[in-house]
Amino acid sequence: MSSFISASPIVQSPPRSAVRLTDVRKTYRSGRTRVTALDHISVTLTPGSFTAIMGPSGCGKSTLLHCAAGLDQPTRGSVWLGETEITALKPKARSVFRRDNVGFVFQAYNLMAALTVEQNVTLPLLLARRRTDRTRLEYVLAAVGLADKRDRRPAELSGGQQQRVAIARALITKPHAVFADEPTGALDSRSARQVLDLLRRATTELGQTVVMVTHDPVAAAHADRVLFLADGRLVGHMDSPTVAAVTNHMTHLGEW
Ligand SMILES: Nc1ncnc2c1ncn2[C@@H]1O[C@H](COP(=O)(O)OP(=O)(O)OP(=O)(O)O)[C@@H](O)[C@H]1O
Repeated sequence: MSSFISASPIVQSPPRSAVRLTDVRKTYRSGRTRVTALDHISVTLTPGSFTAIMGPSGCGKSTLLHCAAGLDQPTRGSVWLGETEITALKPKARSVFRRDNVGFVFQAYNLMAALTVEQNVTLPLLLARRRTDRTRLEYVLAAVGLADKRDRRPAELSGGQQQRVAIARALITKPHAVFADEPTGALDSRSARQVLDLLRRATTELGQTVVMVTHDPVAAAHADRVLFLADGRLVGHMDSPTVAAVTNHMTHLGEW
């Protein structure tokens, strides 16, 4: 895979925060009971940072990712992506904002089976009725190591290659932030490392902001910072994480 550096400039004059949550609370109704999935979540992620979110099963990681990305609306509190308060947008406007400004990478890749690699990568531009910047496309395809596979369909690719297509698709629009939910959950360790290196390089070489939910201390150790959640609350963070330090902290948090 080639370097991100040679092909595209770093984002200029970024806002002070890429993602900001202020006193976010999310409750779900489940029959007669109310589940508090998130409570008093306030966090600011700087542009170009790589943040992992960890915590025991059911602690609210996916809910936090979905609220931060505008896929779900908090019950209370505000979420900002760059200069836009997405919690103040009406559902339609939020969905358009998300389509044009947010990148997603899911465990299950979510590629369109009938489309080629290149068509999958440029799909967000098509949906946003934006012209494809060929330079950006070539550079993203080269960076994820798939320039020579641009005419293949997803079924003709390995899992790791499919996830790299999903990352290229997430980066093509130069989003405010890329949100990744267990992006390496279905991959072998070598493919997982390639995907994590890609996400890391998207931050260091492109200035992209990446937020990743993971259960895996090896994955989390690629981030600049790990946020630890328990029972819907932020209970700690770790800068410059190592596999051993994250494993140790998670063991103290309980089941995971
Ligand atoms: N749509 C929903 N309706 C009711 N409760 C929900 C809903 N979505 C999530 N929850 C509850 O909110 C809490 C947090 O769920 P969430 O999926 O965010 O946790 P998680 O940390 O991502 O879990 P896991 O690691 O197992 O994927 C859980 O108690 C869950 O049961």
